[in-house]
Amino acid sequence: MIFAVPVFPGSNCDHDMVNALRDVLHAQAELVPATTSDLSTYDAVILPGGFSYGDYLRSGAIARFAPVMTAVQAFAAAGKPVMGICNGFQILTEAGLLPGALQANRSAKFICQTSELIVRNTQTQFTTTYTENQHIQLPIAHGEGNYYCDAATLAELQAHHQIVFEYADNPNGSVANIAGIINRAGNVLGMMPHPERAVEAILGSIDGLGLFNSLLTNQGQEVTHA
Ligand SMILES: NC(=O)CC[C@H](N)C(=O)O
Repeated sequence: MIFAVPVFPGSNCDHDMVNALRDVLHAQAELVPATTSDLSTYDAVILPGGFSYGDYLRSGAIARFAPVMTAVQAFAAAGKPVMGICNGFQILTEAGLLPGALQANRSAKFICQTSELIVRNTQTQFTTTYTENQHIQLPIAHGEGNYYCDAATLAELQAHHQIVFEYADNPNGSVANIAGIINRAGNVLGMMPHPERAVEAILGSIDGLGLFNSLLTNQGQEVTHA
């Protein structure tokens, strides 16, 4: 399977993502420019973290208009897997591929730290290698990670088990401790923490591997780094 990692002006976690996919997981991965309008040769798309278009207006608000996002919309509509990490999550909500929005952190400060998460749904193609309610450690690094949705949307998310990751300590003020959600169809996942920064012991945690290994396993690929 071949991963596409779109690069927007201001992306800064794109190379970390490709490093995790290629060098750690031995998967095929390519950086694709935001001007790309065809993703049909790829099997999965991961929107990386960063400050696309300088986070002007709101994080992800301009990136959603990049040509590659039209292709991501079609890719997602075809049922193929899409993951958005941090700024990628922000772009997915701005694009309407996931519900809710990411607001400024409750502290109004940029937060860069390790965060403890609880895996709440292991029945998604991105999380089958975790155990239900497993506590994992992943880095967070964001100024606008405070997930918000209205009460009706939250009830929908809860009813359909779309809350995949919760913060144990809610560092940013997110509604219902939400750190990551999945769409109703189960093929679009967004999360603020960075699994690509937790794939080697030297990085302090390997708890991010589970996301990539789950996806690779569920796509019928051999996992080389468990
Ligand atoms: N690491 C990132 O992707 C940063 C996310 C985002 N631009 C923010 O600060 O909220």
